[in-house]
Amino acid sequence: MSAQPGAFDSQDDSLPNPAEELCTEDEVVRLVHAFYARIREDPVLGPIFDARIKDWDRHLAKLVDFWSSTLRGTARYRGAPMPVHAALPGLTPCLFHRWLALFRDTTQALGNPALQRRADELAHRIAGSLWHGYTKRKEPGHGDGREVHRA
Ligand code: HEM
Repeated sequence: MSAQPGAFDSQDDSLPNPAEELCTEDEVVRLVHAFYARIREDPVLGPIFDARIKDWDRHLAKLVDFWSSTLRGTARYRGAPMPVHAALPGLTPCLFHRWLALFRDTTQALGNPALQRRADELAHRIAGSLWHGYTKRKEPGHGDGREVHRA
């Protein structure tokens, strides 16, 4: 992890190596836009996002940078997802599983099996890490951060 606490480092050795040949930038855009279209329609997750995100175009552009960095290694994303998620009230393993299920549905529909595998694995691992950080910040002594991995 990077020196900045809670910062996300897409070159983290524990994550699969990003590769530009894995997918095109256009596929990243399609993934992100299709995923958040599903999120916004979801009766459980949709309201959580709508309560926080005032400018969807900006959010989508940021998430395209995030996934372009993690999947293709473009290093455009410079944010810190950990503190952002730590500030969200009421996150649970159940919500993370719902998020991941929508994500998997989206990657499956893209028709690029290599991209699908890599994106699903990354999402699963980052979700586990976000949940782990969340339990440490919000509820010390409760949860060991592995609930997202176990189910
Ligand atoms: C229960 C699951 C999740 C929920 C409810 C959730 C919700 C949110 C919300 C509401 C924001 C916008 C916060 C704001 O701008 O104030 C956000 C930002 C973000 N989320 Fe999530 N998220 C979840 C899981 C994930 C996962 C698994 C990933 C990555 C694989 C992820 C990646 C990001 C990134 C990169 C941002 C932008 C952070 C920044 O501002 O730089 N999220 N999320």
